[in-house]
Amino acid sequence: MEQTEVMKPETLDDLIKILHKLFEGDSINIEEVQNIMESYESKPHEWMKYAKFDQFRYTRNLVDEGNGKFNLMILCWGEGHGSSIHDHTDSHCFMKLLQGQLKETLYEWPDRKSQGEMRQRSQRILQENQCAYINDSLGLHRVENVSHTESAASLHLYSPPFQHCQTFDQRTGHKNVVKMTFWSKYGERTPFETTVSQENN
Ligand SMILES: N[C@@H](CS(=O)O)C(=O)O
Ligand SMILES: [Fe+2]
Repeated sequence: MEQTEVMKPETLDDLIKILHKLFEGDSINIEEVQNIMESYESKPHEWMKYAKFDQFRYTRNLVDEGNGKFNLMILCWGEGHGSSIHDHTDSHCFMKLLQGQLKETLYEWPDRKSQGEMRQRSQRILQENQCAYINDSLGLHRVENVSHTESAASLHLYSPPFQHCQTFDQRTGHKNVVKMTFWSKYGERTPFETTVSQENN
């Protein structure tokens, strides 16, 4: 507890340095990471250079590759943008609200036998500076910016990093593997890919 207090990050760079330390070893303390991400008070001028929005869907903007241990990225959600129901490829997923609010809906993994509507487990609104956590053993989720007037931005940490996930059809539970791409890396727009890939957003 004491430690969390001492390590309160004053800036985003500070937070990144602390995260590098926390992920140095082989094991991580989920609560500690969550607390530290939550204790960073979002200051838009510190992350604005990464926050690149698209008109049509949420964007994923890489901030730091965490020495190969994690990927840290800022997701930018325009009004009404949302993700499909998805898993997190056996990784830890931390998600901190930098601006606005996001609705997170948790779903149960579909039964191999059942073909129907996916079962919703819970729903909550994540507030500015709050940090949520999910992994595959806790279930699946969908994230949405339901606001018609405000955009939202969230800071996501995935460990280990991953490039694919599974998305699920809410009506049938049928799944698809999709590739996840970056809209920008280190503040620079990623060149367009020549192959069109199916994405999560
Ligand atoms: N896990 C999603 C974002 S979210 O909806 O949690 C992604 O990395 O694109
Ligand atoms: Fe997610």
